[in-house]
Amino acid sequence: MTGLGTPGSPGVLLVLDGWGHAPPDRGNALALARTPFLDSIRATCPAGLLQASGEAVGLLPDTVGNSETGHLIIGAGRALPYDSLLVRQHIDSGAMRGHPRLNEMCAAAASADRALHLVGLCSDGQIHSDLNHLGVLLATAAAHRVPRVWVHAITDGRDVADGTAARYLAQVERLMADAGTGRLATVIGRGYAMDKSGRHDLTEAAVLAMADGRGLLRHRLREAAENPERGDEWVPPSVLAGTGDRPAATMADQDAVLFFNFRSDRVRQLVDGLADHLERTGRKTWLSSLAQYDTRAEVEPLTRRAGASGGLADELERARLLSVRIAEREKFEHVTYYLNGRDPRPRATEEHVRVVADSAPDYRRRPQMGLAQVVDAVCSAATRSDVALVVANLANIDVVGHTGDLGATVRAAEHTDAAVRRIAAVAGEQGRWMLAVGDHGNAEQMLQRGPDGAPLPYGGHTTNPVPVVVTGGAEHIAGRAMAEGGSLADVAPTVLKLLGREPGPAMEGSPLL
Ligand SMILES: O=C(O)[C@H](O)COP(=O)(O)O
Ligand SMILES: [Mn+2]
Ligand SMILES: [Mn+2]
Repeated sequence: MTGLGTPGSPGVLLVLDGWGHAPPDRGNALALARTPFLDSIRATCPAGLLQASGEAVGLLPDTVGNSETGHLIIGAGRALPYDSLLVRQHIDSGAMRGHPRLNEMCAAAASADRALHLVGLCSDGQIHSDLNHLGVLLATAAAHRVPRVWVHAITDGRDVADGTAARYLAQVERLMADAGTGRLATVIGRGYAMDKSGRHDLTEAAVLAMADGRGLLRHRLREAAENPERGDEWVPPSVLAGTGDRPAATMADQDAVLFFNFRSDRVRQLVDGLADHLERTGRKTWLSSLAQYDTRAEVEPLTRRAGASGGLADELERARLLSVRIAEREKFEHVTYYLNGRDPRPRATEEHVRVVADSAPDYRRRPQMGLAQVVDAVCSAATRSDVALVVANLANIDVVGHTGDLGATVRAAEHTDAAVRRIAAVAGEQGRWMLAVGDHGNAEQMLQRGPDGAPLPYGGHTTNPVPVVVTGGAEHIAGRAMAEGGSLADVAPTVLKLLGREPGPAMEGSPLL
């Protein structure tokens, strides 16, 4: 390895996705799991807890962390204002309602007697969207007297407890009543409308419902809102009936379509699919989004994202230190694109390994996912002398946690424990330090109180802090206690210090050791 200051040594950065910390409890899968290795290193090596939610990581107060923010902040070494926070600031300052593009869109729809379609996830999960944003958009449309405002509601059940879709749709109806405009046009589960795995058949079903009114025709909202067999996530693409058996709405030439998710990753396949379909069928529409998306289609954002340069990837590149990034398909973008500050530029100082384990996974039955392949890739990169830093995401705890299945998540945590043990052993043999950290909480809290106070299974994220632990490393560092009160913004400065380098000038976090 070249370019090292002293003292420092090569290392391994492991992100244990969804590894949060909370007191033992019957819904805490991580406390219920047998994780002897993680328990022992947390007890004997420098270890602590980091803030991974809310203001500490650039989110709104008391907002759960998520994988995008988590990896962005781990990479940036500072708390970047996340897209949801920027949207909220634009709303609070009045800039959103005065936004020229939004106003132009509404004014054009009003003067040409065209419809405005508002498309997005209807919940208050705060990961992909916030229903209050929809309220502001409805009010703006009402102020412009847009003649027809249609809401295409995507049901959640993943970032919020399952079985709550009907309640959120009732909230949408209240928002429309308060604004004095808007009607529901379609109701579609996020499994269809927000697929990001390349299942274009799912996206297509959502697109046909939204654009053409082709789907399960429903005369009552209640029929569309409930899906006891497969849950809110998989509400089939449903089209609400207008007069007779015709769909209430379709997307027509010159209509405006505004997507109100603020997070791009799970809406981009839909946006591109819808844009292609509308173009293919000769409909010119105005496409716009609340925040900036990574789409092929040209979609004008009402809010631009914060710059994130000067993070770990830039510092490694500047020092000509090679890193290998390894993750399963589900988290591959997180250890590459997001960790690099959403900068897609290929770098000569990086190699990427994308593990594809299973094309049709049932995570409850395969909680080990492709972990064995991830571990093999990590261990093989860790034995290379040209590699300064191996970065890997172990996805199991989060991905299995999202199923809401406590038993499966316990097993996912046990597989993760064994994986970290193997990686730490190889890292140790190779003279590498290993830093393991969660990116946000999830599996440590798998029950949530429902409206009647009874606990419901919950597969979403949490506001809990995340563990961090360092094994190995230069003698003077390894023996030290970890600083308290840190956040994910301290991870990159710590990694650089362990590598024998200073934090980057743009970083605001501090080394934890
Ligand atoms: O998109 C998802 O899978 C969840 O809504 C959030 O999970 P993530 O932030 O871990 O991707
Ligand atoms: Mn995550
Ligand atoms: Mn997650």
